[in-house]
This record gives sequence, C-alpha cells and structure tokens, in this order.
Amino acid sequence: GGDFDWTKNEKTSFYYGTFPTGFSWGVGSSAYQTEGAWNTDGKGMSIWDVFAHKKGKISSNETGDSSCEGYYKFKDDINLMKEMKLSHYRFSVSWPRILPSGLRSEHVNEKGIRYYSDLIDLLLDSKITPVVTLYHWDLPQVLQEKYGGWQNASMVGYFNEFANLCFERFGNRVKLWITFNNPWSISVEGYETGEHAPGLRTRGSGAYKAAHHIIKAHAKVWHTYDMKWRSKQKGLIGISLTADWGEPVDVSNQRDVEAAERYIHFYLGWFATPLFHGDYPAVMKEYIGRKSGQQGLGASRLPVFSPQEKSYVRGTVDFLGLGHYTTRYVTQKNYPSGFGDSYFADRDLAELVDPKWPDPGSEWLYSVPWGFRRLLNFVKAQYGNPMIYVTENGVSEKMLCTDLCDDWRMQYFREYINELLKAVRDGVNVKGYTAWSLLDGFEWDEGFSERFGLYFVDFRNKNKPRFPKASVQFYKRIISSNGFPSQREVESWKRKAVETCSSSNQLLAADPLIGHMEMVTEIVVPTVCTLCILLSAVFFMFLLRRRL
Ligand SMILES: CCCCCCCCCCCCC/C=C/[C@@H](O)[C@@H](N)CO[C@@H]1O[C@H](CO)[C@@H](O)[C@H](O)[C@H]1O
Repeated sequence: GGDFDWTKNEKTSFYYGTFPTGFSWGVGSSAYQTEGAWNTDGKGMSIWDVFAHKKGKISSNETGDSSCEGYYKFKDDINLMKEMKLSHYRFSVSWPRILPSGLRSEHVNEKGIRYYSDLIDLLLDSKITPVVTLYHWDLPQVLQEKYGGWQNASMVGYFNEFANLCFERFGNRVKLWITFNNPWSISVEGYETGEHAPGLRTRGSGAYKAAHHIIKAHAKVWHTYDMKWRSKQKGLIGISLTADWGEPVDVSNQRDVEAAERYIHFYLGWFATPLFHGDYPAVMKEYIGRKSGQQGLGASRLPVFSPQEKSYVRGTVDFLGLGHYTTRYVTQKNYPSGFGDSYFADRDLAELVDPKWPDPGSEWLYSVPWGFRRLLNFVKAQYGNPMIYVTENGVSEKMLCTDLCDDWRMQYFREYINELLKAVRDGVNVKGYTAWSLLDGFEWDEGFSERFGLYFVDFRNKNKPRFPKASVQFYKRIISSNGFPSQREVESWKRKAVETCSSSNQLLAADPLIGHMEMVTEIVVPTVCTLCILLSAVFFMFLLRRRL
C-alpha cells in the first residue's frame, strides 16, 4: 500500500495494474426492479406493488408489474452472465413472493421458493456465486397495513423469521447473505421524503425510527445465523450500505471539514457505526439531541440503544457491502430551530456540486471517481479495515434516442474501478466489485425513464428482449484482465467495444422478435431517433447563425 498517499490531491492520474488473484467480479439486480410477475404463482403484494399503482407516485405512472420479466427469463439472463465470465451475481429475494402475508406462520408459498431455488442451482451449475439480498425494499403490504412497516418494532421478529426460512431453504447453497440493501434510502426516502414506498412523510422522526428497527433486525438475523446455521452452512452475513463521499468545499476551513464529516456520518455512519462500534455516531447524537431540545421535545428524536442493545448490535457484520455512486461538496450551513423537524436540517450543512462534473443520467448522480477511493479509505480508517464487497456501482442514462454505444458508462466504469484498484493498493480490504446493474430495470420513483443496465431492455416489446450496450464488452475486458494491465491494452478496449455496439444498435433497430413487437415500437423508436438528429441539426445551425 506504500505506493499511494490518498491525501495527495492526485484526482486524475490513471493507475495501470491488476487486482489481487481471486478478486470477485459481478453484476447486481433486485426483485421488484426486474422480476415482474407481480401477482403470479401465489405471490403476495409488496409495498412497492401498492405504491406504484397509486397515481402520481411514479414517473409516467409506470409500475414494476412486468418490468424485465426476469421471473420467466432467468435462464437467458444467466447465459448473459456466463458470457461475461462473472464470478458472482447479486439478486434479492422478494419477501412476499415466498411469504405472501409476510408471516411464516400463515403460509409459505412453495412456488416462490422453487423459483429462487432453481435460480440458485443454475447459477451454481454455471460457476457463478449467488450473493443474496434479503430485503431490497419490497416489504409485504400486509405488514405495512397491520403494523406500520419499519415504524414498528415487531418488524424485527418478522424479518428474522423470513431470514431464517431463507437460511433453511437456500443456505446449503448460498454463502454470502446481505440482510438489507441501502437502509438510508428505506428510511429517508420511505419515511422522510415519501418519494419511495410506503410514501410516508414523518419528518424528523420516522426515518430515525425506521433505521433503529432495521439496525436491530440486521443484528437479530446475524445472531440467528451465528447460533443456528453458521457451523453447518459456513456462510457470511453482511449488510449493503450506500453512501456518497462528502468533500469539504474548502479543506482549509475547519467548519467545512466538520460539515463534510457530518455528511458522511449522517449517511454511512448512521448504520455502520452502531454495527461496528455499538452506537450512533457522536455527532448525530449531539446534533439531533440539541435540536430536539431546542424544539421543546423532552427526548431526542434519535432513538437510544440500551447498554444490552449496544453489545447486541456491535460486531454483527461479517463483511460490509458498499454501494457508491457519487460525491458532493459540503459546506457548513445552519438551519435555525424554527425551520421544523427534518433529517436534512439536522445535519446543518449544504450540498454542492461542481457544474463541470459529468452528469449523464439521474439528477443526483455526478461522475466523481476520486470520491470512491476516499470513501473506501474512510471505511478502512473508521471501522477497522473490514472485509468489503462493493455491492453497487454504476451510472444511468436518460435519453430519447436508444443508443447502445454508452461511451459515458465505459468512462465511468474505467475511472471508478481504477479508483477502487488504487484503494486496494492503499490496503483497503475489498474482495469484490458488483456493477449496477445487469439489466435496465424499474428505477423506483423514476419508473423506466433512467437506465442503469449493462444490457438495454426493450420495455415496449412484451418479450422484453435484452441488447448488450458497449459497456458489456468493456466490463468483460476488465474482468478477463482482472484490472487494467497496460496503457496500450486498455486504450484499445473502448474502440473495440464501440465497434461491436454499432452492430447491436442495428440489431435493436431491426428487433429480431419483430413479429411480436407492438407497432408502436417500430414507429416510435426510429421516429424519435430521426427527430433527435433533425432537432440537433436545427439547433446547431441556430447556434452557428448566432455566432456569425
Ligand atoms: C432542508 C434541506 C432539504 C433538502 C431536501 C433534499 C432531498 C434529497 C432527496 C435525496 C435523494 C437522494 C437520491 C440518492 C439515491 C441513491 O443513493 C440511491 N438511489 C442508491 O440506491 C440504489 O440506487 C440504484 C440506482 O438508483 C437503484 O437501482 C438501486 O436499487 C438502489 O439500491
């Protein structure tokens, strides 16, 4: 690790080298985003089924009812993974698909169990390690209606029963388990802003309460596995935390430096600090406690762990799953107590972005590769260099035209994975990387308008055909080289990938399943693309005339 000093401001240099032997390369997906089959084979409703069916919640009122039809097409998808020579595949189990009412005591849906069992078997036959997320946001609706979902402490026990069933049925074959995906989003977007299911806006308290129960539920599942299954199954239990990096606007200004640290503690530390050290970050306790007092509350809005709970949650991470997409500049900003309760106001900071940062897709996602290395080193320093799997990293596109030549995604992967390589050289204990995502999918409140996939999915065609974007070829080369062997080689990758994508573009234009295609696809895709070209030409001429 002596080669690198991450505090040096070397934000642009590229490092040629490879990852340690045995480094794991994968792709990810989640049940609601890709499976479809929302009411098939005895599946119960999830909070996302219900939320997406309410008008006005999702862009263009889209739903995940059929999405990529992954439930029916998993064999095809595994073939795509085999072609990429992946070492692992991260997917999630839909809780209501196997427990329709959420409760094991009521009914176990054997058809749902069989689906995941077949998926796992085929992955193993294909030499791909399954990495299974137990909760990627699709809580059984019954549990939301009866108990208020993650607002209620009873969820800890119900989640444990569900996890225990998964260990019982799949644990002989699954060795890497992730309890929760991105609890920050579950808490903040589900219970603070209400942009995600269940769509609640219990500002300033609901998110903290949900997070508290999620942390306890994670710990309970870890203990269940440890006591009941570990000696037989020999697997590992982790959690996947997503976090941005926060960089001080002015590194010489102590208030900015502290604000940036607060940003990360309110994001990653909120969950990681209890699980590694047994309690919430001191800065969260201080800020939320002080503001609660100023608001005339008798107690902090941040729940408290009892001494027994502290020791119960501490040390319950066999590996840390880390999701990372982007970075923010952070500066100190006071929110007066009259501003009202809010997770965002509790932090006393403002987030800024550099307008020069590339921003190809989702509004919140700017490409800032150097932030990744800093975040990884932060984890190493704060939490005793735990074993890390990068469980999500990727970029979206928002385009009118269908373009499989995703130059910006290749650039994003090239630079982010290179920063990961530098972090590994810094001594950060990273065992694997998961590109997000295998397929374009249902992008939560954004519906299908943002595409994160390595494979393009034609959602207008009821057969949901998949088409490789150029980044498939590019990622394949990173995998087969286990990194970036030499400048000469890496420089040729993009060119070669682009050569293949223009033929895939033609394939897409003349969809091989054209017989089954809805007429609208045939008319709209070429028309929209032609229109794009025409409009760009008109705009270009307009600019030219103005200059002259
Ligand atoms: C007083 C000040 C008020 C400020 C209010 C600001 C409101 C901000 C709302 C927050 C929006 C944050 C959006 C970021 C989200 C990502 O961290 C999250 N999407 C990451 O989760 C994964 O994202 C993948 C791509 O979106 C997704 O496909 C995957 O399923 C997620 O696990």
